[in-house]
Amino acid sequence: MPHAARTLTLLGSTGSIGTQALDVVDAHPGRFVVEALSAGGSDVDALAAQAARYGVRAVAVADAGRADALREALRGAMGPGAAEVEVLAGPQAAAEVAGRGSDVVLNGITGSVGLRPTLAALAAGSTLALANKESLVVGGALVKAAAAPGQIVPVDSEHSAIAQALRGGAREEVRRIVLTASGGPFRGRTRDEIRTVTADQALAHPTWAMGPVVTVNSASLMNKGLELIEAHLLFDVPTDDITVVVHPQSVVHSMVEFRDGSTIAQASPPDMRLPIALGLSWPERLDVVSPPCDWTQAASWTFEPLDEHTFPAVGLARAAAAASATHPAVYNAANEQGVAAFLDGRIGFLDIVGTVERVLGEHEGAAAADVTLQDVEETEAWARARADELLARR
Ligand SMILES: NC(=O)C1=CN([C@@H]2O[C@H](COP(=O)(O)OP(=O)(O)OC[C@H]3O[C@@H](n4cnc5c(N)ncnc54)[C@H](OP(=O)(O)O)[C@@H]3O)[C@@H](O)[C@H]2O)C=CC1
Ligand SMILES: CC(=O)[C@@H](O)[C@H](O)COP(=O)(O)O
Ligand SMILES: [Mn+2]
Repeated sequence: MPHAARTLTLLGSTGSIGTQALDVVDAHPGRFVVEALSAGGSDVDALAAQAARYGVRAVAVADAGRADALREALRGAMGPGAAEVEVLAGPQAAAEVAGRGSDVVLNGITGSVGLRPTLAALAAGSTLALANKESLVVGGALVKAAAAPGQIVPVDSEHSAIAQALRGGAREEVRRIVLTASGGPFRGRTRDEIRTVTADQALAHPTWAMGPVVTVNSASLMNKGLELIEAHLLFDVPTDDITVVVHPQSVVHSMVEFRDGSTIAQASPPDMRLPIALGLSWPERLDVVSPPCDWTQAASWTFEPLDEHTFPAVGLARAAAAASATHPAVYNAANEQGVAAFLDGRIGFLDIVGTVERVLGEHEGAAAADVTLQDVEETEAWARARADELLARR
């Protein structure tokens, strides 16, 4: 029986997740209708070309100053048809477009600026295919409270793996989540050896091609810290029952250990099109978009403990999750400032996590377990300002 096409809104459509989502759409003609796109505004020509190709009804850019350039690019790409495309612009444009709803809203924005779009998609009743882990980490209980059961479908590869391993099983049977980490480009090095690494070295991920922020986060293991909190929130598993293990091949994307000692792992070559496709079609699987493991070839999968001394970011995430409802927002905000400063060449690599640790240490934390959007945004503003002060002294 033919499937009804699902309508999609793609946030961050020009980025790594966004363009791979469009690859998935292309590979499945008739399965998806792209209704709306959103991006920051750094490449309006690419955004306009996407809008023309998929015949969308709305396009949003965060940078209001790029709205006219986007309209012009749309005219160039579509001719008179451009008049039919609504252009939304400004810091709230992504949330506005997400709030109009689609069957599925994919949040592929980078950073906690994705929080309002996440909340808007949930309020609209759309299924939220979530790549933007930062919005869940900083929003915490606020995002969980806004989501109906099953409304958030993880796209992050580890969390997609866990969701697949948990499918059909009872939560009481889960004893442990095993979150795999590639270890990044500096795996096996000492703290002294990574003190002077460059941005280019940090951006050379051994197994994944991704946007710059998540790539640097992988190198510092801040990505795994964010993912630990993400897993805790998505699957209601205490952080003490989440183990991070380094698996340099990035083929086993994570595992669930059950009470009887059985462990279920999800394996596939590192290619985000698989978890993206599953995020868009959940709970159904689509035909293969990315090649599976080739079992005719010899292969080795290795696992090793994380060097917590060289990479303290995961331990800091555990402490942040335990400290208060607003500590995770501080963890992320200070990191975002640190990554920007590192990529600008203003600080050293170790200063990123060092600054996160200092700002966390100065944060008192919310007294209540549940926080409001205003609490989160005020906490983030404080953490960013404090991180910037500390980073300026490095
Ligand atoms: N890439 C990957 O393989 C994976 C990514 N993720 C997560 O997915 C998210 C996206 O990552 P990735 O695709 O790599 O990042 P990219 O940097 O490649 O892309 C980010 C996208 O978000 C857009 N954007 C930035 N700011 C805004 C805004 N305010 N409103 C709307 N759009 C905005 C960018 O547009 P512009 O360039 O114009 O600013 C761009 O389209 C992150 O949270 C990341 O951690 C998770 C797992 C894997
Ligand atoms: C592909 C994906 O999900 C990334 O978040 C990935 O996890 C990065 O790799 P590591 O953080 O394990 O190095
Ligand atoms: Mn991941």
